[in-house]
Amino acid sequence: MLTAHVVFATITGNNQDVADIVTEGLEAQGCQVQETEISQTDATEFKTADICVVCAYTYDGGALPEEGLDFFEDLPQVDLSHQVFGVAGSGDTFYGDDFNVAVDRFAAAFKQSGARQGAPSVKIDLEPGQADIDRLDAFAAQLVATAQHPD
Ligand SMILES: Cc1cc2nc3c(=O)[nH]c(=O)nc-3n(C[C@H](O)[C@H](O)[C@H](O)COP(=O)(O)O)c2cc1C
Repeated sequence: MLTAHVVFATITGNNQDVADIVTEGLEAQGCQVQETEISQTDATEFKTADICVVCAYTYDGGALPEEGLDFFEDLPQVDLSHQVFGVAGSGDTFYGDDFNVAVDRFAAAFKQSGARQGAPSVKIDLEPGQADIDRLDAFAAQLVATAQHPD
């Protein structure tokens, strides 16, 4: 059975909702999933999962979640060359070019760790609606499909 670890960063709950939807989507695909909050998680914990997911908000002018900075800085140093990764996030299109910048920065950090991208990143505007739930379910399914196939 494939295992997955979904890590989220949230202030007002949208990214926990995103993480919950991804977790349910992965479970529906038969994965055993652990979901944790970023400040309570060490990046090395990803080594024990097959599929690693980050769901994070973006703050002030494209900033990363402050409580996730240690995790973010550690992530590239962890050898995740046997893992598949995916990143999703809720931001706000009001912020224009800074929309969901944290999603791209986490994807870049995962690439430095040697992990294989299992599905394109998903960027959501504020609370996830039904169309977003459908996108996140497809994201979860694609992560599992990638993890089931060798490089
Ligand atoms: C002060 C402030 C700055 C923000 N800056 C950005 C930003 O640069 N880019 C972005 O996409 N969203 C930005 N947002 C929007 C949040 O990322 C968005 O509301 C998100 O859904 C919050 O996620 P959460 O409910 O998980 O905390 C900002 C929100 C606030 C309050």
